[in-house]
Parts: sequence; structure tokens; C-alpha cells
Amino acid sequence: MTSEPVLAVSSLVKRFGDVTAVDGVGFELMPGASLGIVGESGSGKTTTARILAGLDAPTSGTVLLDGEPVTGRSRRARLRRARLLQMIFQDPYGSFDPRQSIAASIAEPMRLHLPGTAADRRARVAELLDQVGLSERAGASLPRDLSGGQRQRAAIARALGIRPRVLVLDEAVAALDVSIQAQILTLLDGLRRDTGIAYVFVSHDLAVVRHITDTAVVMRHGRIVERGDTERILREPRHPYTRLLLDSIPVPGWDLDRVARDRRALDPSS
Ligand SMILES: Nc1ncnc2c1ncn2[C@@H]1O[C@H](COP(=O)(O)OP(=O)(O)OP(=O)(O)O)[C@@H](O)[C@H]1O
Repeated sequence: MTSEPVLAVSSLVKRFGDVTAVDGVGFELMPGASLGIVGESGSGKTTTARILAGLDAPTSGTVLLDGEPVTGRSRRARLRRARLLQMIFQDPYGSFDPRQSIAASIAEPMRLHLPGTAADRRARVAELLDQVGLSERAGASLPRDLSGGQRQRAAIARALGIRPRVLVLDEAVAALDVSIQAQILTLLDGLRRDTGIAYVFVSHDLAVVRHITDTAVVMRHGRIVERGDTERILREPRHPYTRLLLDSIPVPGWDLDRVARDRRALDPSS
């Protein structure tokens, strides 16, 4: 059986006035796969992610979710997109209603998208809390009473509730301590194995991308400059920009002067 990509992006362009934030980006994501989008600040990663989630409209290009375009702005189109694709942000604090319990927030997308009674939703919320490693007590708490790591677990539970096919994670662990990062990445790995969900994982952190993705694209100035298996890209980068990104990771014996020289050679205006 050959399966079709769950997400297919082609010739995506986004301009903000004179700035071309995304410039001809294309990639495919198979069901259950995990794709990294890496690059420095300003390379166009977040804009790409926002277009996938329908938060920005592309200037041109197509995004197909399960074979159908998702650029429509009608209520029906938005509901369909949200049903198939959910997004997780760096700090989900702002996306939780501060007056509502975590459990009530997790139930909200189910209320919008799925049939079922309040009792069905309560049962599913209990299952989700367990799946992401949160206690019943955490479920009864308000967002402000949880740690950053707990809130990110809650955001994952809320996104998974309606069983989407794709999760887009934009710097989802960037604000967390390294040990908490590792816990969340391990949780995400397990959830992918158990549910067959696919990830688009946007990150500037190559160590994180190595852990969580199978393939990756490297973006620079809105374009994809390199793509392939994540391990290969990190082991044998082919594009000078990817090499520069790798050389920019601080390690013992790190040569800051060399990194600065390489950067000037690649980008004389920097
Ligand atoms: N709403 C906007 N209006 C104008 N310019 C924008 C807007 N959003 C992004 N840009 C510009 O588009 C380019 C790409 O930004 P984007 O946020 O997608 O990059 P990024 O790789 O995600 O970086 P970061 O990690 O800093 O968010 C940048 O030059 C940015 O200034």
C-alpha cells in the first residue's frame, strides 16, 4: 500500500511589503513522519508554520492537507484545517483562558469538533492528562498555577484531543530548561509512535531537531538551502550555511573568530 503525504506544500511565497519572508518553499510530510524546519532567526520558519496553521495567508503557493487545499477562510475551511492540523507555540500561556481550568481548556476543541456528551469529553480529558503525564490535580488547576513544562504538556493534550493528523510545533521546547526539554521531547517521541501523528518541528536548535525529526529542511532568507535525512544533514552538511549553523553551536574549543570569518564570507553584509 502506498500512502499519500498528509501535508504537501509547494512554491510557498509570503511577502510583507518589501520583505519576502518565505520564497518558494516546498516539502511533503508522510503520515507519522517528523520533519524539522531549521534556520536562524528571520529565516522564515515561523512564517511558514503560521501559513500551515492558517494564521497567515500565503502570497502564493499551495498547502494541501490530506490532498485538499487549506487556504480557504470560510468557517467550514477553518474547522476542517483545525481538525487535521494543530499548532503548539513556544509559550502556550497566552492561548489558555486564564480563568478556565486546564481540563476545561483541553475539552474545548473537542466541543467544537467532535460529537459526544460532556461525560464523553471528561473521560477523554482524563485519558489525555494521563497520556501527557499530568495529574488530575494539574487538570483542575488554572494555567498560572502550572510550570512552563506542565503548560506545554497541557497544550499538547489539548492539541491531541481531536486526533489531528499533523502537529506543527514552533520552538515548542525553546523556553524550557534543558532537563524539561528532554522530558517533553521524549513525550512527543512516544506520542508519535503511539498515535501515528506527524510533526513539523520548527527550531533553531539543531540538537533538539536531531532528537525529534527524521528529515529536515534548512531555511535561509526564506528559501530552503538544504534538505535530507536529519542525521545526514548534521553529519555531512552540504550547504555552507548549514555548516555555519553547525559551527555556531558552542562546544569546547569553539573557534568564535572562525565562525565570524565564515559568516562574513557567506554573507558580506553581516
Ligand atoms: N508580520 C510581519 N510583518 C512584517 N515582516 C514580518 C512579519 N512577520 C515576519 N516578518 C519578517 O519576515 C522574515 C522572516 O521572519 P520569521 O519570523 O518567519 O523568521 P523565523 O526564522 O521564524 O525567525 P524567528 O525565530 O526570529 O521568529 C523576517 O525578516 C521578519 O522580520
